[in-house]
Amino acid sequence: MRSSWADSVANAESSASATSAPPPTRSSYVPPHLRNRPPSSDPPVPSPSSAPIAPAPRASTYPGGSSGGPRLVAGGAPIRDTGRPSYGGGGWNSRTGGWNRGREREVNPFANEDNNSEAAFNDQENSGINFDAYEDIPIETSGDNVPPPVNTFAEIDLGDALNQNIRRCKYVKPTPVQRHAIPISLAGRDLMACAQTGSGKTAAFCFPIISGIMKGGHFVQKPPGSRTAFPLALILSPTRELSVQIHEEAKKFAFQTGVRVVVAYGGAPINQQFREMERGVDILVATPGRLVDLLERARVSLQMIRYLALDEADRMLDMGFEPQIRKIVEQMDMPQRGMRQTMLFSATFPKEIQRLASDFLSNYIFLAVGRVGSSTDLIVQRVEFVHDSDKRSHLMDLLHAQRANGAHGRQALTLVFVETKRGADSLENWLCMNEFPATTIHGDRTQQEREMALRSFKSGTTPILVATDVAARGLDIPHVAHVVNFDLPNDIDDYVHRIGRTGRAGKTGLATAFFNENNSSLARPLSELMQESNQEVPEWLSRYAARASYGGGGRNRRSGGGARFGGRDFRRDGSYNRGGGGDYYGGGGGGSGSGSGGGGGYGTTSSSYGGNYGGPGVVSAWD
Ligand SMILES: Nc1ncnc2c1ncn2[C@@H]1O[C@H](COP(=O)(O)OP(=O)(O)OP(=O)(O)O)[C@@H](O)[C@H]1O
Repeated sequence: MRSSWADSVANAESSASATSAPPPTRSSYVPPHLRNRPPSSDPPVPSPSSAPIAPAPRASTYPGGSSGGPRLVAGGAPIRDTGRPSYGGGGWNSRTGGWNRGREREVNPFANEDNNSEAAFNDQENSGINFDAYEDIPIETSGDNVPPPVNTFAEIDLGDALNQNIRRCKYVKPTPVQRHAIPISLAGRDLMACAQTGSGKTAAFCFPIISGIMKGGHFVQKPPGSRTAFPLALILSPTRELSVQIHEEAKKFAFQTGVRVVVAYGGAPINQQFREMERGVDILVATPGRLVDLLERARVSLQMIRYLALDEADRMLDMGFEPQIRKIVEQMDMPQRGMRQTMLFSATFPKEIQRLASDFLSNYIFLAVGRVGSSTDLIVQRVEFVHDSDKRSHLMDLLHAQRANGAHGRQALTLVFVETKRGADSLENWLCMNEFPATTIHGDRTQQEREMALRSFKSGTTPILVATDVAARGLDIPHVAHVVNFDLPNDIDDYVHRIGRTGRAGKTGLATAFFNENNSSLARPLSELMQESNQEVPEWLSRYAARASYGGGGRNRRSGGGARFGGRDFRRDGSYNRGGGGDYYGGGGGGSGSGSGGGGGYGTTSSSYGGNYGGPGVVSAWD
């Protein structure tokens, strides 16, 4: 009998902690700029006067950069030169090395793990763990010279400190997306990666960034008195809560590596974020709106960026965010593509967005774990026909049933998605009045309220969270057992992300959707998605779907032309090589288009994509 990944996590917990080395003490700490160098050959850290603020980034102008010779991956193996400078130098940071060197002590992010709330949930978790489901998942890679995947973390030398943190996180072996994406990124390649919700994409982009910074060479002091931060890596995400979460994860991965991670997002006091950045920042995690603000105030410069990661990349490049992202990536001082390493990750990647994204990438590798936009079959999906007027009582029935089944009277966490902010408030009130403790998260709440709501939900104090799409992407809340689509979204990709808040990291989950005539345009993609993930499709939904096939598709990618198992990497589509004339997004830009045929795409509609999120230039309420 094969044991699942998550089972092995649990089993290995004790052995990992038994075998793990004691945490490095301050006296044994070696900052990144001194690692892997014989002491005698250490170049002196340039003084501020000998290190002018970097001009437009070119290989030769990077401090410590070298343009020749084979580069080394983190493990020390020579890799093919990608044409990107091998920098060697670090950012203009307010320190000369690991950030423990100053007065500040690094807080142990593992010490704060909330054991109490963990214990409170133990009874109901880990039922039906099935991480082996990921083992058989089809994987597609395309692009030139794709580096081979690894099977274990031990095969990649990420560095002792990072390995120690991987053990502390109880990650026993890499997930499929990690197995493929980490070697690709360590080889210095740009990457567009699509993998199912809850499958470990965060670590897949964080590990290579942290490892690369640890081993990348020496840091250069920024000019005295300068208040501008010069991060080496930028991770952008669409929501404040997701940025906070990525920051928390990255801090764990970077603990005692000397790599400092800072977060900046809207709705939180900017002065505090200034202070954090003044202490030094290697990796900046940010929402686009706040980052633009920081750039305009010259508090951040992107001159030294070596790594750019876009989480939820398709969301970041649709029309709500695209102008801001273009501004950040193309119109400020960030090194151009090819001079930085760019990684795009999401569980969904419509072809139109792939095309747009290729503007940011250079000779990239496309990686799809499972079919692009598919949902994990760890999530049991149910669709029920419910008229709008019956939705509340139907929800009440579900919650009563769930309460009856709850372990020791504790209700499993339930996330209820609604369409509008007002609808969220009103449903929350109604639930509370009916003795179902609920809270809500949406764009009209203050950031403090949003964070409180999330904390209260995560801890189980308020086991029902009513949310708009602000909570649809990326949030990793371990004990969400049930996602209810009280109002279905218009777009199937949004549905995929919403239900992906359950059934994460190998655990099973349940997703219930209330469907009625208003959702007819979703019938076909929904029934196809359900079939793909081996779910039972109700007869009535198939009838709706059949009707929709005759009536034209709308924007949903599965509805445009029978492309259920169709194209993945848009470069494999014939249309990619046709020059892109008349393309809504202005033609697919560079990249290494290779191959042709296959495909069958999303039926590129010229006008509809992104319509859900407001017109160009609209600053999303998500940020
Ligand atoms: N190798 C691993 N071993 C065990 N657990 C892991 C591993 N990698 C990630 N995880 C855990 O899996 C969970 C999901 O990871 P993560 O949030 O990165 O998923 P994701 O793919 O980014 O999901 P989404 O598409 O919803 O953003 C997290 O709790 C994370 O700690």
